[in-house]
Amino acid sequence: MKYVIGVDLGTSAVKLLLVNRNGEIAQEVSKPLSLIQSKTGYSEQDPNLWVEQTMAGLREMLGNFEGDPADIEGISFSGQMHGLVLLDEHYNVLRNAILWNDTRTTAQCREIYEAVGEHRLLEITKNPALEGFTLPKILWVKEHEPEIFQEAAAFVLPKDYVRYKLTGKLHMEYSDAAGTLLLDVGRNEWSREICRSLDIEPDLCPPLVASSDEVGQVDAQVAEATGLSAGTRVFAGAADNACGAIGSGILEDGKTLVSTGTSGVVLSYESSNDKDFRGQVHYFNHGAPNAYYTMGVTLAAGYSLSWFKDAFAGEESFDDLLAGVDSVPAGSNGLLFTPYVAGERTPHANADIRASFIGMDSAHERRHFVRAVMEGITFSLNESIAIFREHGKRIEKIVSIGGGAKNDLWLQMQADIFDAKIVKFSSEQGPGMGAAMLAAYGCGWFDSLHGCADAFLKVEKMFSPDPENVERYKELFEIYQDVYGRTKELNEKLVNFRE
Ligand SMILES: Nc1ncnc2c1ncn2[C@@H]1O[C@H](COP(=O)(O)OP(=O)(O)O)[C@@H](O)[C@H]1O
Ligand SMILES: O=C(CO)[C@@H](O)[C@H](O)COP(=O)(O)O
Repeated sequence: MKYVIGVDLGTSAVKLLLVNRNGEIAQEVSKPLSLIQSKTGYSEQDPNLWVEQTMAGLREMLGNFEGDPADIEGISFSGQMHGLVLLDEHYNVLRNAILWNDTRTTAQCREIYEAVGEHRLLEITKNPALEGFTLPKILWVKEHEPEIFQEAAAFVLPKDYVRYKLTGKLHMEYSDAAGTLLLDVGRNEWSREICRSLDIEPDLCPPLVASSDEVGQVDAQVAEATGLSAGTRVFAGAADNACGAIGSGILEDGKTLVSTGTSGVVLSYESSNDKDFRGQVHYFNHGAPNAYYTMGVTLAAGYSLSWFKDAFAGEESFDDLLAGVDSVPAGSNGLLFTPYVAGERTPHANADIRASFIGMDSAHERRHFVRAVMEGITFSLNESIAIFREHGKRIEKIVSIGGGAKNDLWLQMQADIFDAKIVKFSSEQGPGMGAAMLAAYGCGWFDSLHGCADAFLKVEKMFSPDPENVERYKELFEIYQDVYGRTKELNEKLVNFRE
């Protein structure tokens, strides 16, 4: 039997899937990653930890693999988007990576608008300037750490660095490049105009490739250290949300996915890049050829639940934490939560907003708080769904992926809040599967990603909306939407008290 490996470099962990020619997952390995948060709004990781944990994951996988390593024909990558990895002329890492959920760059976003113009930025990149994107992070280092910036010879995104360490070849591919704010999406090339306006050396931008391009081979040292066969073919891969779309079969108009990872995402396929969402949602290149997607992002989706678990449930597993939640009725007995523990993106691009519990009552127990957190995250995702529906999209069926999709009660809650059918595939690991599919397609196992999706993706379960809960959640959603406006000013006053 032949195999491919999909590596998903997430924020909470790097997850590896060994997938056979029938699309069956032969092995799944996960190695945790932690965040470095030295100040409120800061979020960093050490790129070398990504490499160590990926290598450790590969070693574990190959240690348990009973076949011939040469039967693993290809490997590809999915990666958390936007994180800035700055490299010197020898491609050594210059500082910790500044991640997608780091919001220190509000001033740099303003600077981008002033230099490029809001309208022109939208024209070139299809996106507004948001703190999470890469360009503001480059400008922040340039301004605050000029001695480091002076040494910079290239920047890449998280999975590009890991791929470089496996192959010795440095590239970026279009789906992730779209999230930098430096890509001219219409022309599929780096924007010299944006570089010029902000005095960024265009040579910092690495060569661009397509997601299924073969960009190198596993080098001899990595093979020795992991047990992989030297010469295993390496394919570029895609941004985690683009990979999630491939791994969920979001490959044609009308298809939608929801992901509850560290971030939360509602993603919709687009066959062209000329629609006008006025920057309300992100608009990026897909990992599939000549395709795009739009998405709304909840900055702290799974992260809000993991924050709650870390703060109040110590070492308990997610399954234990969620165990009592089915005994709490929809609406958590009048307890509402807004998931803004790290700020928010869609629909409120606001780095300063923070979370609230509204309606705490002495009758509430921990299980009510847990359910309220899950509902609040899902209400936030529903705000993105509402934007898509307002723009005329019919959303009746949604594929749900990410860590949150491991929990059936949460999937039923999604069906009830979104008022749509929820599809659960046999694996919730859409991005890892998407990466494996890019390798399978790159290896020539299939003529198209569509063909690969037909062969690989298997529906395990469907969740239908419960009419009574749908009505209850509609009422609660209106109250939820009110909370942002009512807590915004209070949070602005609290900014100076945060460390
Ligand atoms: N068993 C579970 N039930 C519900 N939610 C879970 C479970 N395990 C993990 N999660 C949620 O999934 C999140 C991690 O999802 P994942 O897709 O792996 O994230 P990332 O790709 O960002 O690393 C956690 O923050 C947590 O909120
Ligand atoms: O910033 C975004 C998308 O714009 C995030 O979706 C990141 O790509 C991180 O993803 P996860 O770690 O939650 O998968």
